[in-house]
Amino acid sequence: MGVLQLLKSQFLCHLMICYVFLVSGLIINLLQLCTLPLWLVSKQLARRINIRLAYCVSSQMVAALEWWSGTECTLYTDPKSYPLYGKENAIVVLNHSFEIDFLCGWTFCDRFGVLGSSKALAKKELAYVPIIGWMWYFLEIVFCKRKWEEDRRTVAQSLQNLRDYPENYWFLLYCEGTRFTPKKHQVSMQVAESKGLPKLKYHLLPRTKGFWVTVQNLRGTAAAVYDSTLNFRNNESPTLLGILNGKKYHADLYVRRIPLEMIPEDEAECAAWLHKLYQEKDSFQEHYTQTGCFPGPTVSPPRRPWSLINWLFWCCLLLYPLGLLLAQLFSSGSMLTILASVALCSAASLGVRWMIGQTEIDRSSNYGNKEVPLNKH
Ligand SMILES: CC/C=C\C/C=C\C/C=C\C/C=C\C/C=C\C/C=C\CCC(=O)SCCNC(=O)CCNC(=O)[C@H](O)C(C)(C)COP(=O)(O)OP(=O)(O)OC[C@H]1O[C@@H](n2cnc3c(N)ncnc32)[C@H](O)[C@@H]1OP(=O)(O)O
Ligand SMILES: CCCCCCCCCCCCCCCCCC(=O)OC[C@@H](O)COP(=O)(O)O
Repeated sequence: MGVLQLLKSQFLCHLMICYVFLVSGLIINLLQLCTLPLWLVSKQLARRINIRLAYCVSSQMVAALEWWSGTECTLYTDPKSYPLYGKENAIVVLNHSFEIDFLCGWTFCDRFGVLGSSKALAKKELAYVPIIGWMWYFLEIVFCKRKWEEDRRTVAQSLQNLRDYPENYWFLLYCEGTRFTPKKHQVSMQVAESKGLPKLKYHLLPRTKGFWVTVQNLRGTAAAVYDSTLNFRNNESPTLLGILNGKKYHADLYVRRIPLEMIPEDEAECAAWLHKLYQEKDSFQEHYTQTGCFPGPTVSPPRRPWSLINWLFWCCLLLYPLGLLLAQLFSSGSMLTILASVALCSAASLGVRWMIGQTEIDRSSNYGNKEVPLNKH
């Protein structure tokens, strides 16, 4: 193990990274709060400011992936579609099987210049995660309770609000609705069987209502659906803790651009279209398992320096005063102050550990775990 790699695995380094993320994130949340009165005067200006503020937070995680861990990302896509990426609004359909799939998504967003503005249909629980969840509120991320009766109206309304968004965005949909586990796969394949649908080997059965409502409400605003299938080389299952430890992964993303006009308007036809799409995605994953790559030409869109520059800026701004504070603390010799500071640091690192826990599949929700009575279908 080289010196740099040894350094990256040190707990002290992780503490400093988390400290910078936590303090800068809370400062950004506070600044976002200050933009509230501006919404009343100029909604579009408030949105543009929030896009840039959000970039300061999410790009830190992108920098950790790209520059700290050195993870590489290869894009498999049609060269004719490539120039359009980042130049139009799009709905992204991505498989939900990895703990850092959202982060790989963010990396591609950054490389095509839409990181600050990008959105998702996210479960409501994520809105309460400090920093990221609070930041999403100002970005107009669409939250759902995963209870269709309650979601149908609120989700449609939130999507309508995005129709006059001032900058290009990608709207991410994990149609499976939850992360892949063997148990959830088994349950969802029972549902597939009861609906007479072919079984999927690598995906859970997609939930179709969120996709339909998104396509319908963004018609005329989004130009295309980007069907995206992600996998990692060497059968790896990357984690956020792995990234913090500086572990390098290699992500492969296969993207097909499908013009929105090609998607049926009728709900049942749209659902059938999505099921067919997932059958195709399953065959791409099978191809990847057999050959170690996706079909078609590849390109590696270069990482941009902005995420690193932003990260270094926050490190300089926040680590210097921390150093001064620590020096003062120890020179004061007050045991009580030292103990209080240690307690505060421990609480903060537990908080960050809890946030990282939100990404861990072992702590995944029970959604999609329950056996569905077969006669329901
Ligand atoms: C060039 C580069 C291109 C791309 C780069 C890639 C990516 C970058 C893009 C953007 C990045 C931007 C941001 C990313 C950042 C962060 C993202 C982070 C978080 C988001 C993650 C989440 O929170 S995922 C969870 C929330 N989202 C969803 O759930 C979406 C999918 N769900 C739906 O659409 C649902 O329909 C619903 C949520 C709208 C409603 O849920 P409900 O449970 O009420 O669903 P349904 O009505 O659908 O359920 C009943 C129907 O489902 C059938 N059923 C029952 N059991 C199952 C089962 N186990 N599996 C499947 N289906 C089941 C049941 O039979 C009913 O069927 P019907 O026929 O009656 O519909
Ligand atoms: C600079 C680097 C700093 C790193 C340290 C700080 C880490 C803070 C991490 C906060 C991450 C919180 C955002 C998580 C987004 C996770 C998206 C996701 O994968 O959600 C799961 C849902 O889709 C489905 O949930 P389940 O039903 O599977 O349950």
